[in-house]
Amino acid sequence: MPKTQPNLFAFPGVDALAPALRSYIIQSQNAGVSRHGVFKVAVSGGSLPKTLAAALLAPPTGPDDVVDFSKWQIFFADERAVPLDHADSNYALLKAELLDKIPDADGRPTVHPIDTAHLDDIQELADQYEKTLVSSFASRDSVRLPLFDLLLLGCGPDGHTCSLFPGHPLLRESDAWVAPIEDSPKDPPRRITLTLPVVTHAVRIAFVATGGGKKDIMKQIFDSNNGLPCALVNEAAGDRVSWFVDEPAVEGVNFPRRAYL
Ligand SMILES: O=C1O[C@H](COP(=O)(O)O)[C@@H](O)[C@H](O)[C@H]1O
Repeated sequence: MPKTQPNLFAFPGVDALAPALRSYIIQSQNAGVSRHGVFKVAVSGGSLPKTLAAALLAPPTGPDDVVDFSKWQIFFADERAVPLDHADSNYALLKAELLDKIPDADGRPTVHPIDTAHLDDIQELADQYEKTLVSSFASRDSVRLPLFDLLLLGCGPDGHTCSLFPGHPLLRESDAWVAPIEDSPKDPPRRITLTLPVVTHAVRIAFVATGGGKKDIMKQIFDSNNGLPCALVNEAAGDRVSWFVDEPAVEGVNFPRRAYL
């Protein structure tokens, strides 16, 4: 069977990107709720939460344009081994940008942060977060991998996603669902992350990349077999992957854009 290609949706700027991302997330939400009554989504940190807020906090444009946060179970695609109110915490970032601003009428999501009792032992921190997934997705004996309805991911300027970094041995992890990393090349060095098999198993995977600072790495990601973590997700998940980017991020990228309909 021929390999499928990721979808590349490019917009003039975040103002145009945000409504399309919103519509894509709502479709994923509705599909998840139809499948199992809830929407299981994992989110990244970095620049993503701000764009997510622009998409999800906008007023609805009609009866089908409803974000029902009461059905959301939010997990973290990666997290830094810091307290939940630390400036480096992905949870703190999501809380400040999005969670604290959700209007009461949109419902409250169930949020699954890391257990900060284990910050001194990141293997334990990762194991405990894996147990959180196990209790939400059924036991490891019954499912080989957790099936997220949607992953909302960022792409670092080096091609990393989650806390999966280029050339790092963690890219070969094939057993754990959640793994610790102690030597992240980007600060802070101690983190936990979903592993590549979990990422590529998701029903849908959306990357959001904006700004001219991403254009060089975007050329590499869409150019060749280079083993960059974002490229590995593209290769393994094909058309289950959608990229929401602005034009500056894909200037010079030689890959067909799709219109978002
Ligand atoms: O360290 C991280 O960086 C990536 C990318 O961040 P961005 O600011 O370039 O969008 C992010 O996706 C990840 O969650 C975070 O821990």
